[in-house]
Amino acid sequence: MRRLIAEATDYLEGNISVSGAKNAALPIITAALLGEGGSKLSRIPDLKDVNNLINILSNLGAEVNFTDSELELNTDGIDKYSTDSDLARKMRASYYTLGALLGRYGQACTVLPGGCEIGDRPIDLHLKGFSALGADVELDHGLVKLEADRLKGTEIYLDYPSVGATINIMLAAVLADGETVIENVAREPEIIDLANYLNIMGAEITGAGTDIIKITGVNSLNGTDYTIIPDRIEAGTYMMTVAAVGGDVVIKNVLVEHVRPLIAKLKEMGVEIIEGIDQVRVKSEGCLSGTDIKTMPYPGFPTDMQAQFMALLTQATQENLVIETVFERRFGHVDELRRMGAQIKVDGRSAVVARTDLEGAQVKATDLRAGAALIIAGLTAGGQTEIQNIYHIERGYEDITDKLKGIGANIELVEEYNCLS
Ligand SMILES: CC(=O)N[C@H]1[C@@H](OP(=O)(O)OP(=O)(O)OC[C@H]2O[C@@H](n3ccc(=O)[nH]c3=O)[C@H](O)[C@@H]2O)O[C@H](CO)[C@@H](O)[C@@H]1O
Ligand SMILES: C=C(OP(=O)(O)O)C(=O)O
Repeated sequence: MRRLIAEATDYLEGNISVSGAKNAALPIITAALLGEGGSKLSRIPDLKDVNNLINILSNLGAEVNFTDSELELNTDGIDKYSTDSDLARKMRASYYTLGALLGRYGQACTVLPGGCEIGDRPIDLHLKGFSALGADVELDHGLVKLEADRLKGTEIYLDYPSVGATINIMLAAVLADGETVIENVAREPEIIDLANYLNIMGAEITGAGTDIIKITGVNSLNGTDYTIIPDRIEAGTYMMTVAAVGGDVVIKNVLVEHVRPLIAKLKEMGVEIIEGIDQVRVKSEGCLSGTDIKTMPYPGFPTDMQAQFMALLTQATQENLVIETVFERRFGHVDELRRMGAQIKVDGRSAVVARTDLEGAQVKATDLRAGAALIIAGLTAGGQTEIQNIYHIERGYEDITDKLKGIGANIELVEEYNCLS
């Protein structure tokens, strides 16, 4: 089995570069299905989720070529509208094929998705949107089947600003007849990135980044070249790593406005942040004041940074409060941090984190960001930490081991493991 071995690290320094955003790449790659001809997408990260999605699109009949962060797609050969279930179950974003295939071909079928096990993660708001646009929606033995002769623009209110539902409805509506107004939508930067790509393809979308998106359906879209935004969650993960371990590191390829909530919190803790045009410099001596966090939809503190921040809080003075409002079961990392000596009291969606000198242990990643939290903890803990189930981490972090080693982290990827040692 493959494992990560992290050991106590005194100081991090140098430069670390952020890759393209996982949560922008996945909807934009899927959106290419909507365009006639080819698209060339740049800054695409080499992640398990991205490669799975590319294989899903290839199985549908698309031509794909992915090398050196450049993905060339041609969707004119699409002749299937039902995704490979084994691949689709391995990730959350495979369900974006529903909106894109329904939008362009009037039919779509995929298995209920996988992804991080951080709650029930229903898709009722997605299905509400498809139905409102005129699609017949069928749930049959774990398969979602959609059909529509012609989608018709309408007004849709989202009970919760769901990122996935916002994206899926956008993908379905861009080729529908007439205008679609989606209210109470997600405002994440990845939504804006998708809207920008679709508009360059010929779509007519306004309001992305606000809580109301308006889409005027068009007859067709054309593939185009596009470079996706950098990954704000990856950037934040490295910022928190430097804050926890101590160091002086420049994190490159960062859109500072995308990590404002984290910058505010790190400054409250006494971390020095120097903002650049497309980078942030993080300086920390490792002695940190405490602060509390409450996760919220963008522009609030991101739920995808909660686990990593909890690991950071074990290094901060006093007891600090973490409230997770977005997902109902996103504390999988707590038990693993406790194996390292962390003092964390959980009550429902709240956790109180005390300052602790962590000790290395054998731990398991329970989900993508929990795995990142264990890396941060392992680099601050005394002794050696062995992190298992690292496939979770590889869903969302490109080359994380080499990138962290490049700034002085004591971390190794162990391909083989002798269970007797
Ligand atoms: C591939 C991708 O982009 N994943 C991100 C996306 O996940 P995802 O799109 O799944 O997250 P959502 O924003 O949809 O989920 C937020 C909340 O809405 C609820 N909900 C969602 C859909 C629905 O139909 N009904 C419903 O009740 C969920 O249970 C959850 O409690 O946004 C999350 C919140 O920023 C991030 O943590 C994920 O990294
Ligand atoms: C929850 C996450 O991803 P996904 O929605 O793909 O499971 C994440 O990126 O933190």
